[in-house]
Amino acid sequence: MKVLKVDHIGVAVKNLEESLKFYQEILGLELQGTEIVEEQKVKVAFLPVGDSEIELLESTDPDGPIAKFIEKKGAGLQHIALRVPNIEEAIKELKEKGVRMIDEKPRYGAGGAKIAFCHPKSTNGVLLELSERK
Ligand SMILES: C[C@@H](C(=O)O)C(=O)SCCNC(=O)CCNC(=O)[C@H](O)C(C)(C)COP(=O)(O)OP(=O)(O)OC[C@H]1O[C@@H](n2cnc3c(N)ncnc32)[C@H](O)[C@@H]1OP(=O)(O)O
Ligand SMILES: [Co+2]
Repeated sequence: MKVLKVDHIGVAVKNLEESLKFYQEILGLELQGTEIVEEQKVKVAFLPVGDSEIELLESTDPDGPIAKFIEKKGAGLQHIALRVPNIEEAIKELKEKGVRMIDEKPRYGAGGAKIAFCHPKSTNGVLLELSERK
């Protein structure tokens, strides 16, 4: 298994515009862009921090994973994404090692990255996203 870096940290927010004020005006981070990822029922905003990014996620649907997360746990840290060089190989290897994958095949996330989530029950309580980007 090879992990290249922390790709991004995913933060569930109730209101993207409101939350951006803190990250931009108070922390002084720059907004790289926003995007809707239909498949995940989210609107995302990316703010680079060094070689990684903070990903703010607002739900676009009451049945989406971010809406459910906020309902159960409140707004806050929702996932950590690790960059891998080859996501198909990483999924295969993790499955062989007994890790429960939410996605057994890659999906497409923000910026066209290939992504796959590992279940928090097999990662010591952290929802882990694998991400492969060109
Ligand atoms: C745009 C894209 C990108 O970067 O490009 C994204 O990031 S999209 C980011 C949003 N998309 C996703 O999150 C997709 C993957 N997520 C999922 O499939 C789901 O949210 C699950 C993680 C499977 C949780 O599903 P659901 O809420 O229905 O299950 P549940 O409430 O029964 O939770 C099962 C157990 O997992 C725990 N649990 C739930 N969400 C968690 C989280 N984010 N971090 C850590 N633990 C978590 C619950 O507390 C519970 O533990 P106990 O049983 O001990 O109480
Ligand atoms: Co993410």
